[in-house]
Formats: sequence, structure tokens, C-alpha cells
Amino acid sequence: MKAKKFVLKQQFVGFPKYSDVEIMEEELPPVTDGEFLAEAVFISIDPFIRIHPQEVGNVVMGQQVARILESKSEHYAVGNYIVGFFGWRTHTISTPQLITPDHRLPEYLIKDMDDLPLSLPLGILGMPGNTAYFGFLDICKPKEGETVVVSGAAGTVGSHVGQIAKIKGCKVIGIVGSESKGKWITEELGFNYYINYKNQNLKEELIKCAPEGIDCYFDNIGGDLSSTIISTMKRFGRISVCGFISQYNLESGFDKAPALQGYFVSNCLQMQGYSALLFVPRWHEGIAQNLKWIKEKKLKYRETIIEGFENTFQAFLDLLSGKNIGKTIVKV
Ligand SMILES: NC(=O)C1=CN([C@@H]2O[C@H](COP(=O)(O)OP(=O)(O)OC[C@H]3O[C@@H](n4cnc5c(N)ncnc54)[C@H](OP(=O)(O)O)[C@@H]3O)[C@@H](O)[C@H]2O)C=CC1
Ligand SMILES: CCCCC/C=C/C=O
Repeated sequence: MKAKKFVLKQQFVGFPKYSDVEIMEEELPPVTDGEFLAEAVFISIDPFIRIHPQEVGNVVMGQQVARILESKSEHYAVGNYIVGFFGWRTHTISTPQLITPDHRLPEYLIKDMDDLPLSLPLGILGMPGNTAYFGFLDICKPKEGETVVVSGAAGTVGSHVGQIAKIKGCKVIGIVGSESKGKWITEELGFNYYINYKNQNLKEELIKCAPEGIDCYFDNIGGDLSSTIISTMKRFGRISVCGFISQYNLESGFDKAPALQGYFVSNCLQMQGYSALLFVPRWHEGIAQNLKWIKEKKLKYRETIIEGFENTFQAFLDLLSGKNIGKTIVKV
């Protein structure tokens, strides 16, 4: 069996380039006792791939949904589907990870999907879904009637957080980079307002949409946009720092604190960052709740599906350019 894989040729510096990666072929050895061979069906494209440490020469990291083609493991049968942290590769020989170490994302067989798409365990029913569920509820602790701002609001995590905020009875303002994204989150997902940060004055619009001030800010974006939002927060506001994608392609690094200490002191704000890995012990609780909301039609999702393994890197570039709506997936 020959596998194709994207190998990191050099570290990403600035906006990633085609010359940073190379597609290679690898002849896989026979499957031995305890192992299985899996074929990628969907590959997940995520912003963390840009900033998480990776070694040159390794397969580019990432999750996939794969089908078991051959198995010498009692835990995994041929035809089963698995969520695996196998990277950008078409075929993988692996061993079951029944206990996932805390430094990587869980690997598990997919069950109870009914007629839902098998790509969802990479999005709303997987890592991004749990990032939204735990990162918003545990850190922002939203209360009914409060005002919530979500940046990156038409992305995988942001579109999900806004809908949870609506389920919890909050007023929700989504920050987006296009009119079509804004229409989607307000007309279809039920956000109360959208602000297009590319062609509107963010501060003025925030004051119009939320003259009462903001209680919770779910931050996917960072940078100046977040500084403006934080400066309009109310006393005892809570900020969940999920990501800072606006800074990921900077060549200068990202270790400066914004000069917002005055707002933190005068408004007694709380800000907490986290990684989805923090919630690995509660992983299936998050998936079960998100699945329940989907079945109750309280939670909607959208996917940007790119066909063909060879287009995986282009899908990554498109995500970093904000061309995606909802979850970006490569259909192998
Ligand atoms: N802490 C954790 O464990 C996790 C963190 N994350 C982080 O959450 C964030 C969202 O992830 P996810 O939803 O999967 O990503 P998506 O790619 O689905 O969405 C990201 C959105 O960010 C917006 N965006 C991109 N660049 C910029 C920019 N320069 N300025 C403002 N907006 C921008 C894009 O929309 P637009 O057109 O509106 O600009 C895009 O829709 C990322 O920062 C990611 O790293 C994700 C998963 C886990
Ligand atoms: C390597 C696993 C990363 C898990 C989630 C972190 C996402 C940050 O954007």
C-alpha cells in the first residue's frame, strides 16, 4: 500500500507558501498484530496548524476521519470509522489509543451518528465543537439577558458559540469579514447583529448594537479588533481567549500585551485563555450535548468542503485568508 502525505519542508514564516510543504509517497509496511490500516476520508483544516510547533520532515499535523481498511486489532473492525490525529496523509498504520495522552487530541471510533455527515466529528461534533462548548460556557459563564460579542463569528468555533449564547438567552453580536457571512449568522443562525470589521467602524457599531455594554467576549481573532471590543466591556465582563488568528501570519511574532490594563482595572474584567486539550477528560460530554442540540434543531452548521487530497494545502491557505464559511474540510 502506498500512502501520499504532505511533509513540512521548512517552518512557516509569514503567510504560508507552497514551497513550505511537499507531497511525498511512502510505501507502508504490512499491518502487524495490534495495528490497523486506515484510509483518510475527510481531513480537517484548522488554524492551529499554522502556529502549533511542528518539525521539518514530519507529516503536517491534523485530524482526519478515516475508514479502517485492514485490522489486526480486536478493538477496530474493518469498515469502522475513526477520528485520528494522523496528519495530512491518505493512509495510516496505527495502533488503537484507548487512553489518549493529554498532549494530543483524542482518537476514537465514531458511533451514533444516525444520518449525520461523517465529517462532523472534525467540526461541530469534535475539537472545534468542544472548544466552543467548554470555552464559552466554562469561561464566560453567560447569564440570560447578557450581551455577548463573538469575533470570527462565521467560522467553525464562532458560529457555534453564538448559537450557544442564543440558547442561553443572550443578545449576540457577531464580528465578520463579509456581508454574506453576516447574513448567514443573523438570518440563519439567529445572531441579533453582525458587524463587518472590514467596512464598518467597529467601536461605533458596537455602541449602537450594545449601548448597555458587553458582558462576555469570545475572542477568536486578537489584535486591534479585540482591543476595541474589550474597551467597550461592562464591569465584571468575562473574556474567553480562544485564538488570535489575526496575528498567526505575522513575521514579528506575537508576544506584546495590548495596552488595555486600564479597562481591566476600572471594569474588573476577567480574561482567560485555554486549549481544547484542557477538556479532553470531558470530551464526550461536549459531543453529546452538541449532538443533542443538533437533533433538537437548536444548533446549525455549515461546511466548506474542498475535494481532493492534492488540494489540502490550498484549503489551508483559503482558511487563513478567511475564504471559508464554517468548518473547512478536505474530502479525500
Ligand atoms: N484554544 C483552542 O483550543 C482552540 C482555538 N481555536 C482558535 O479559534 C479561532 C477560530 O477557529 P476556527 O473557528 O476553527 O477557524 P475558522 O477558520 O473556521 O474561522 C476563523 C475565522 O476567522 C476570521 N479571520 C481570519 N483572519 C482574520 C483576521 N486577520 N482578522 C479578523 N478575522 C479573521 C475568518 O473570517 P472573516 O472573513 O470574518 O475574517 C474566519 O471565518 C482560531 O483563532 C483558532 O486558532 C480553534 C480551536 C481550538
Ligand atoms: C495539537 C492540538 C491542538 C488542539 C487545539 C488547539 C487549537 C488552537 O488553535
